[in-house]
Amino acid sequence: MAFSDIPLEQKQAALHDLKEIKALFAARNWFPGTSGNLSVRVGEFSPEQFYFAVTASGKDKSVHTPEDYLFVDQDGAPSEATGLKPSAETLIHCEIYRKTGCGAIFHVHTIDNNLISDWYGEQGYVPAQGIELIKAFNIWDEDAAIRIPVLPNYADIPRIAELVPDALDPAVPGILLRNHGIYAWGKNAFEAKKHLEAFEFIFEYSYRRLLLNAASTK
Ligand SMILES: CSCCC(=O)C(=O)COP(=O)(O)O
Ligand SMILES: [Zn+2]
Repeated sequence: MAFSDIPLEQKQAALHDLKEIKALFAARNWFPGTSGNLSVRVGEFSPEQFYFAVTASGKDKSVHTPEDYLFVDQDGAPSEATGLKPSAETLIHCEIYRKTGCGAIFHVHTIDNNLISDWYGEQGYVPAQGIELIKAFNIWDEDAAIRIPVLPNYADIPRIAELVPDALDPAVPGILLRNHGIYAWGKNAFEAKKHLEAFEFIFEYSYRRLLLNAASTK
């Protein structure tokens, strides 16, 4: 399917979702210092060919402008003529789409996801067990345990992107970059938002749990 074959309404719906999510997350201070990026996929998916709308690089994500988003293909190349530059981290989105076929990916930097990804960075995953919000990932086992992958935060994004496919756990719709932030995804924007919120709850819980454990051993 060529990009021009994708119905205009689908493209407009993706941009509408991005605008709403961007405003909501900005209100939570989830885009400090122009950090973070968002994308929503459009059209049919095959691992060889897909398209998505992504935030333009380096923008203040707390304001709306006509130059906030552009469409790119499976390699992160713009699908239409534009002067906008896709997010510097677009290749990570490409790898997550290619591997999962998901419909939306949201990336935010928060204090909690930075601290927790650094604390557990050496072992390569953040453990989480018995936290109710794990059910947001459609994991309903009692006392369920998950591992949220943590990748090194190389300056060279293609070097990170090539690690993504092997790091992903099909049951866990998120991946951390150490001392950087989280990518969370879902079949659509609603689900990606739900997953991101659940991850952030788990990180804040884990951080506070570590503090309580440390306090109790004093
Ligand atoms: C200013 S934070 C460093 C870049 C980053 O990690 C990020 O999420 C934003 O980059 P983008 O190119 O998507 O604006
Ligand atoms: Zn980032």
